Amino acid sequence: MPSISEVKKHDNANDCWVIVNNKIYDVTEFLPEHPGGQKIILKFAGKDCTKKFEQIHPPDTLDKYLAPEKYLGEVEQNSDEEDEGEEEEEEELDEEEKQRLELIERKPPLSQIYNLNDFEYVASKVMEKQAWAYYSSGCDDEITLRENHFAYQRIFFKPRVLRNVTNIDFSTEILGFKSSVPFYVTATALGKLGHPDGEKCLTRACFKENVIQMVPTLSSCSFQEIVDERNKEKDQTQFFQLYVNSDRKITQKIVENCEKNNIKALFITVDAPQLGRREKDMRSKYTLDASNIQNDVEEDEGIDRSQGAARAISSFIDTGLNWEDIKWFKKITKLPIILKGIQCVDDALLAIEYGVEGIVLSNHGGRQLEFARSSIEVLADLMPILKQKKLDKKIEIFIDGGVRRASDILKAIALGAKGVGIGRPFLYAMSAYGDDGVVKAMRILKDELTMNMRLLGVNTVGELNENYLDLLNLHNRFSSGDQLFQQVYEPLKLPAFKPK
Ligand SMILES: Cc1cc2c(cc1C)[n+](S(=O)(=O)[O-])c1c(=O)[nH]c(=O)nc-1n2C[C@H](O)[C@H](O)[C@H](O)COP(=O)(O)O
Repeated sequence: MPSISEVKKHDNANDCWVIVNNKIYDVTEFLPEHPGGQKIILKFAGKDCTKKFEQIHPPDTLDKYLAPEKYLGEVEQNSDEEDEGEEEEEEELDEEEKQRLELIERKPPLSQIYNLNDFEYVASKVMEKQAWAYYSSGCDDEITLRENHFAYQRIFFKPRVLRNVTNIDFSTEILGFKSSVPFYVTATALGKLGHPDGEKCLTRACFKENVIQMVPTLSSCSFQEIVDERNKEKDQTQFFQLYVNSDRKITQKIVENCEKNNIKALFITVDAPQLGRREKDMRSKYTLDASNIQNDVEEDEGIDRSQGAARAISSFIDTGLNWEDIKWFKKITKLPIILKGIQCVDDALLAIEYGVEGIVLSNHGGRQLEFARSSIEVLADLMPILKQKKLDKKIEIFIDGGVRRASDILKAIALGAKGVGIGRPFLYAMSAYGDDGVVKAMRILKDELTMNMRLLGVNTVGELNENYLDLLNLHNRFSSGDQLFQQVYEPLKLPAFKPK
């Protein structure tokens, strides 16, 4: 068993050992293949990188992807030396980091959190910079990111009164599976950036509140950890979000593993042949500056490693995915297939033609194509056409993006959505307050649903339809403003008066 001092000797690009969970690995040959670039590994060459590693990767990653002989055994236990890896992390505490740690101590109590935006605010103050950047970022100027939320504010209600609204029931079925609410926790990657338990925290809260969870391909926890976290006694419903791998054998194995683990539906993400340019994520220095790594590693040509966490973890995604692949999926699995990331009427009609069970109208939370329209707007276009073609009962339609209030959820249901996916709010609640935060976020939405339905004049979500909505203004988008342009724009000058 090598000692820490032995491990320390292997600290460069030509001879690189790291420690993860007390296990030593020789990653020298793996360096050039690491999707996240060599720098992030070389920062921990000869050291313990467990903390950083586990934020991004499921614990079984190295055992899964490295040849067995690269595992060099456990660290000799009685090594009296402390490993610097974590220590160095401590030393680097800059002013901002010190302030963040101090704010964690002064965090508002959960009892002071009244809505989902409160979670976002607290998370923005207490999360590590890189984590906040990754979760909050949208693509380019984040116009679509903001439009996702603004679009809901252009829809007003036409409430009905003098109806007995004593017994409110917002439960529903999603793809035939019971759900206490018409929303689900959508797939968002890298849960451990926000919380040490990552996606397992969401699993536990979903069980407590009987909310369906969509398990992401790019989770920090391993798939097995997440499905094993489900409540044993109750048949807790989980869906799986699939990024299709260029190597279809890998994808087929993942789908078979989903079936083996009682996953109830497959949400194939179709809006990300390449992940968007999320500049907050890129700027958060996911891949570290070369300056603090003394090594002769040349930056790899080709992939621009400075693309933040997103690009670093997604190089496997198949840019060649196309409609013909749907036939292949229908051959290899009996699971209901839902296409996540449909963004126009024509593709929704194609999805029905290809016989999928559902679609998610989504622009990936504004993280993919800038100027993609909000999903609520696409839904408003789509439903009248489906009804006219008598296709509205052929598939279940979900939407996600920018949902922050129960009123947003009710607008989507009234327009014909079967359910609504919510992403960032549950990440922020998890990052700031753990399990209790996520449960509280779900309960806030349930309280808001009860109030809004009562004031709308409906007892169940089944009663909702577009007659409760005023859509007049929905398509009158205003631009929420290009922040960068506004910051750099130099206003015109007016003629100067002659000096006195
Ligand atoms: C916030 C967030 C969203 C991600 C997400 C990661 C984060 C941090 N990631 S990403 O790394 O590729 O971008 C995924 C993902 O793994 N797969 C996916 O289908 N959607 C991904 N999405 C999109 C997500 O499923 C919803 O479409 C989006 O979050 C809905 O918008 P709100 O966050 O405003 O609710």
